[in-house]
Amino acid sequence: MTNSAPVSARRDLDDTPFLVAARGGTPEHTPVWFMRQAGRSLPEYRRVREGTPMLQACLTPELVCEITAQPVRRHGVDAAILFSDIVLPLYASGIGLDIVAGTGPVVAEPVRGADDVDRLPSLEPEQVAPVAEAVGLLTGELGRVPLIGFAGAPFTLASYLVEGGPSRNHERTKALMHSDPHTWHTLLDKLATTTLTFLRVQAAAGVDAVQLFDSWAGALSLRDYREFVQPHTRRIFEGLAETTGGEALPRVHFGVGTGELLGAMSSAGADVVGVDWRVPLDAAAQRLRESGSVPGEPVVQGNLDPAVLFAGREAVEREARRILTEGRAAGGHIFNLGHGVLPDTDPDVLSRLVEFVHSESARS
Ligand SMILES: Cc1c2[nH]c(c1CCC(=O)O)Cc1[nH]c(c(CCC(=O)O)c1C)Cc1[nH]c(c(CCC(=O)O)c1C)Cc1[nH]c(c(C)c1CCC(=O)O)C2
Repeated sequence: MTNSAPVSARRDLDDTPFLVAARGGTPEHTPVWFMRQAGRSLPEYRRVREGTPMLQACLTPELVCEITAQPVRRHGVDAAILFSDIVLPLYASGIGLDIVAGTGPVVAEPVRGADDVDRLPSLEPEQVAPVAEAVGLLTGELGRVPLIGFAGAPFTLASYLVEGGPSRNHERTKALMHSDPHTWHTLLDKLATTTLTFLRVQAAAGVDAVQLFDSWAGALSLRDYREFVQPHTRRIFEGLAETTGGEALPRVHFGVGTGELLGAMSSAGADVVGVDWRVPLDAAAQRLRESGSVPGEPVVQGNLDPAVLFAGREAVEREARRILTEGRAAGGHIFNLGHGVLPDTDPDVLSRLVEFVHSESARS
């Protein structure tokens, strides 16, 4: 497969609620899916994953297909998200890392200086061929449910590589950024190339939309985000638009605690901006309008606090109704959580929430 392989997105899904909303249209109901919907909150996930390490599972097409489809079958969500991980392309390219249960990604030899950056391998499309194969299986398995591909954005990937694992303060990452901007930009340029290669493979294999996770970008000031991160993220979004040509795949951009960065993340090239629970969607839409980053009305995704799912039916429905109301202030709304499903979440609460969002938002 080459980077310029033709895109096989399924055009017959253009009228599905998720794709209509992502393109700024008016869907028959507000579409809903959940970040981390495929994973530990589902007993059927734990059963099929038993005995298979996370990253190995991500490179086993039949397993990826099954795990990706599980939440669609169980909850009736309006989109599937590929079962994978943001560090998968780094692992596939040959970087020594593992995902440790209860901790997250752990890197064997953290990247701390110019020599380490020079040694970083690049990703060849063949190295993630099993992911392309999984996408191919899924386009058959999912029927009329769109498949969202994804990747991690350069800042969040850099944080794992530089810190060596999850970090609260990202101090080594920020130290590199401010003390050695040249090395920093070289690192982010390499990571952007890897991310773009990974997303192009997914696009060519048939995903219907992509989400770029810059989960930890909210740790940055707007000034630092613009200078040290945004140009690299923009290159990914622009590169993807070139690959897919004509009507590009909808591109979603998400981070946690990014209330101050929403306009900048949008103007990096996203069609849909993910919002965590800290900023109401009407305020988020207003910030996006004021930033001048979108030509038309902004489309937002979010933003129920995942912890509210533990608060009982009444609270979940009250909060969901508020979010649907606030979402109407935007040009489009895709219902989601403000971050991923927490592992102890009762799956039945998610299924009921999907039903509730659909019935509350149905247009007659
Ligand atoms: C930061 C980040 C990571 N991975 C991801 C992000 C960005 C999204 C976010 O902000 O949450 C993205 C991701 N990771 C996973 C998905 C699958 C699709 C989905 O359902 O959303 C997605 C979209 C599966 C996974 N990725 C991981 C699991 C759990 C592994 C397991 O089940 O053994 C799953 C289902 C592992 C992982 N991978 C990572 C973490 C922090 C963890 C959790 C570690 C732990 O607490 O055990 C890195």
